[in-house]
Amino acid sequence: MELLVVENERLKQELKACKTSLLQEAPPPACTTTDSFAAELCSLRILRYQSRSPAPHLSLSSPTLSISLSLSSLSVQYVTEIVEVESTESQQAVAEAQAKSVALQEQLSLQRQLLRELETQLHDSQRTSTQLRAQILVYEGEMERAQGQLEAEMQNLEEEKNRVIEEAFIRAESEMKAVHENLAGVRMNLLTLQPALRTLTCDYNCLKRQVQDFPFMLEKAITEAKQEICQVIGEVSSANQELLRKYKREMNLRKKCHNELVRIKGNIRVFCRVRPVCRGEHDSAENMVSFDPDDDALLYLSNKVKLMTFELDKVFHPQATQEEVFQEVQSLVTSCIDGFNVCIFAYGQTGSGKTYTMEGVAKDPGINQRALRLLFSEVTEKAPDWDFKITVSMVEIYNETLRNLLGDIQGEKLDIKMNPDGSGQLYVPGLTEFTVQSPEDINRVFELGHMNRATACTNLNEHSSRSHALLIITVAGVNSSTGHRTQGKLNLVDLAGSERIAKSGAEGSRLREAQCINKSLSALGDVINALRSRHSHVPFRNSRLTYLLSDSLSGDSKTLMMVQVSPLVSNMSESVCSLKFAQRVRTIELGNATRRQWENSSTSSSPTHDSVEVTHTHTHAPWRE
Ligand SMILES: Nc1ncnc2c1ncn2[C@@H]1O[C@H](COP(=O)(O)OP(=O)(O)OP(=O)(O)O)[C@@H](O)[C@H]1O
Repeated sequence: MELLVVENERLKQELKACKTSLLQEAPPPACTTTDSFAAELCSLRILRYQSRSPAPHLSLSSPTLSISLSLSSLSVQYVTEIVEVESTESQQAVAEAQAKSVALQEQLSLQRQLLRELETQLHDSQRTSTQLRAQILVYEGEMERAQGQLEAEMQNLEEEKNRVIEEAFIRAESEMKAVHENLAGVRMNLLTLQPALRTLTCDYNCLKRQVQDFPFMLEKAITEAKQEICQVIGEVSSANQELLRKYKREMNLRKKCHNELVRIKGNIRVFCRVRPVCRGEHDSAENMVSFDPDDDALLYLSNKVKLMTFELDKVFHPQATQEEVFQEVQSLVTSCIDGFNVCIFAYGQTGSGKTYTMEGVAKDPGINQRALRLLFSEVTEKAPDWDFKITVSMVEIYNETLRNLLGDIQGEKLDIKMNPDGSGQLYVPGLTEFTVQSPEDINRVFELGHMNRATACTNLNEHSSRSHALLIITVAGVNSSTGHRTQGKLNLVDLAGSERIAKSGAEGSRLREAQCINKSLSALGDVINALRSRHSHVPFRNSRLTYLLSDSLSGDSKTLMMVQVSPLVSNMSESVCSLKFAQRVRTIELGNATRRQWENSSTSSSPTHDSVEVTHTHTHAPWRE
């Protein structure tokens, strides 16, 4: 590219140097003076600058001179001829050159601006480069640090690896040792097992032979066994026949023996219960009553002078619970489901615990509630094979008068009559029979009975001491498949107090009460006596109590007398009296086994069977003496 540079500083300097050397070294042309030559030189203007030629050179011109300068070796060619200065072409060329120069100047200014921008950019780039270099230094620092850490980490890992390898090696060594030891043990075992293996192999072969032979042996054995079994079955069946025959004979014998036993022993049991000393009782009971540790049928009573021994069927000590007492009587209770008539009497002086044993207290009920609940649960269990109906009546006998306790009319008096149906059975017209269908009914019965008894008298405690309370439970059942019927009756009787009021000189109503109580208790003793002695006549009619219970005291019926005893010394004589009564009941000598009239009375309609009428006044009970 060819570029005309006019104002270039370097060129200016070179030109200045050229002019100076031209002035000093070149001789002015002949036609001019030194001064005008100098002036001529000063007016020289750069015409052209060639920078790309092999030797850069400068073309200068003035009106009179045309100079070409080689910039490396300055050589001057003198213009020897004066050229036409202001020719049209030159002026035109000058004009063109000036126009060109203007264009170039503009271009130059543009280039300069460009240059400035480029310089600015260069500055920016240099600044950026400086920043980048600083950043590179930071990065290099960080890289060095990271590399340091990496190296340390690698060092650690290397150490860890070595440690783990070492540990693994040690472990492997010890395991290897153990394996070696095991191996040695196994080798030893192997050595000892070899003979065993030989024996086993031998056994195996032997067994194998046996197994092969087994089916034949089995078949043979089965055939033999079959023959033997057939033979044994034959023998057993004939033995069975014989046994069955013997069993039937034994059963008949047993039944006969049982009947004989019942006939001899009677169905009357006597228990005794000694109540504890109650809170607030200051009387000393020490050593008055004692028990035999080896025989629960013995009871000892001692006063200052003598020791009395009583033998009964069972004695309950003061700590005996209601449950324990009930355990002993529950078989009697349930026997009425099988059609037996049962009587349980509580006998004893006032305050000896009769009501406690029969009724109990709310938290700990006595025989009455427990019996009814047991019967209810037993008959419920027997359903649907059996259809049972349990009915309950409650009566009291006060001054020989029978009162309905479950009726709507309070204190309603009842009478005992012969059933007009001709069955010979007694019945009580108007007696309320409450059918128990749920356990709740049981509670209702007792509540109602208790309420009626309490409202009919002014002092329940006194009243209950002087009247007999009877709970009569009838259990009637029908077997749904056979149609077989049973009917049993359970009479639970809380007797009036047995103390001898008459002896203490009671008068008026108290005397009458005492007479009535003595009469009925005496009649009860007489009936029991007659029953056990197999008397031909049993005096049921001598009291309301015995008359009402006649069907439950006769036949196969069972009777339990629970004699209650107070442990207090002050009650000693009454306790002795009660126990003597109990023992007498138990040890009545058996008379001739004659057929009892009442046995007929229950099946006959004749009212004359029980013919003894009460004709004398009972101020005292000789039977109890
Ligand atoms: N086994 C016993 N355990 C705890 N307390 C008893 C026991 N027997 C009786 N008692 C208590 O003794 C007291 C008298 O008992 P209970 O009323 O039953 O005598 P009772 O012979 O029925 O008298 P009554 O002839 O006047 O009716 C009552 O307070 C009763 O709670």
